[in-house]
Amino acid sequence: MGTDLRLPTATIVRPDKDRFLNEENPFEAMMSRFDRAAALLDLDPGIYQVLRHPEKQITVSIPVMMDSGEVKVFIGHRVLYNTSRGPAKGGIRFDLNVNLDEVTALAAWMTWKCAVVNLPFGGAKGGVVCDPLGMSVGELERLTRRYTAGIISVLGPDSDVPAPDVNTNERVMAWVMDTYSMHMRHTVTSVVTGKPVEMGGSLGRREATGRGCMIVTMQALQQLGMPVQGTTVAVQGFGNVGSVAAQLLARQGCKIVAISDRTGGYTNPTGIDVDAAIAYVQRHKTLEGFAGGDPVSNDELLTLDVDVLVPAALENVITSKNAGKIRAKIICEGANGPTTAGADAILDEKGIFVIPDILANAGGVTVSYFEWVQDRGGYFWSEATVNERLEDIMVRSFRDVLALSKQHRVNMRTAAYMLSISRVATVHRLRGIYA
Ligand SMILES: NC(=O)C1=CN([C@@H]2O[C@H](COP(=O)(O)OP(=O)(O)OC[C@H]3O[C@@H](n4cnc5c(N)ncnc54)[C@H](O)[C@@H]3O)[C@@H](O)[C@H]2O)C=CC1
Ligand SMILES: O=C(O)CCC(=O)C(=O)O
Repeated sequence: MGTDLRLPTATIVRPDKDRFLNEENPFEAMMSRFDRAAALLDLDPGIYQVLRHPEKQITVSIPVMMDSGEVKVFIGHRVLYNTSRGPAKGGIRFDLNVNLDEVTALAAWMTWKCAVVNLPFGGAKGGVVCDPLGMSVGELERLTRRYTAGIISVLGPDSDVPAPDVNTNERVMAWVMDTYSMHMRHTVTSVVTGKPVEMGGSLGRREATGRGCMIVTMQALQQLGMPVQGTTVAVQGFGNVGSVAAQLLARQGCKIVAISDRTGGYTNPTGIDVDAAIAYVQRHKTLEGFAGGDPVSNDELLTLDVDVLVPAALENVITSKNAGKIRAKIICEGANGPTTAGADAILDEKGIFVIPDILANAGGVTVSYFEWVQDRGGYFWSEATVNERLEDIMVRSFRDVLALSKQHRVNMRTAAYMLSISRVATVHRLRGIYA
């Protein structure tokens, strides 16, 4: 029998284009904050123009043979927003809502985030439009390898270093690293971070984003003169960031009164057993059916009467429509872009202390930086050293942003943008590449 040359059926997986309208367009949300900070900094008009535009946007078609034999073509993006301070750095997400505007906004946020915590990195982000929960491990591996091959011209320890984000994890990073290494003909561990520890990953990276959220929340409580013991916390999103933030805040003495994931939430005024919830998710994949609290919707969770709210899922959950109903005194933005620009002024009027995403969730990229340093040096640190150095950077960055917010009488978000934009602009000026 000869080779079967018939083409399998093919479909294209397209993003949900109507999801981001006006207030919910993440690139516009990023830009309106950028413009405000740029005006306050009286930013040079040339540098202003440079920083409003991404350096490079790549879109690739990714044909994947599904287990059924059907070929599906997925769309993937990688955006390098700015590399003036060092190699581009930022995660890869797999999600049906991925689109180029979102990836560009996330890449810009990575640029500001790395600069807020003063890492020698620029900013990037990647995404593939897919529903990873509906795909087999084999399909995900083939998708990851083909996507990596598609963007390989920009990848490299000195040019662009991915990491995990929504719906990607250590295993996906291992496939990226292996695909890149096969093309280079030798093992290159430092091309990605958030890898398994057995192959050059850093101890503490998996917990780092949630740990960073805990550290800055402790700083905010101290700043506002609020006691830690018994502080009530609601956490939206129970993945890498939300579950660890909840666990570490509980260990500090806070009472986690609500948690949620994509399947819904649970509330318990006497405190949720976070370790039991994590064990439940390890067994069942989601919180659905968790018996440790009464059901609460994701919308209701945001407006609960708590001291601290940690949105740690997706963008645009706090908008001009619900910001007025938020009762928390502190919002620690574990997710990227959970608050729209329209909601900022309402939260300000209510006197809510917002720890902005580019500061609050910078613990992840900080330990990614440590991982990259360890891989390049070939010498690995203890978890205690990683956590101690992370704490130093997070506390120092929180205090830098707070000092600037007091000096200019602006909120923490504007201060964080001012600090990061001024750092990026300084390097542009020194390098002279905008002239
Ligand atoms: N993983 C990391 O190191 C970092 C992640 N982030 C950001 O943190 C956020 C969460 O990321 P990860 O925890 O890594 O992702 P993940 O994929 O591990 O977890 C996401 C969680 O959000 C839940 N979720 C999804 N849709 C939801 C919805 N509509 N309502 C409520 N919950 C929903 C999921 O069920 C899951 O529990 C994202 O915005 C990501 O960009 C920011 C910095 C670093
Ligand atoms: O660890 C990294 O390099 C980046 C993680 C990330 O995607 C983020 O901070 O949003």
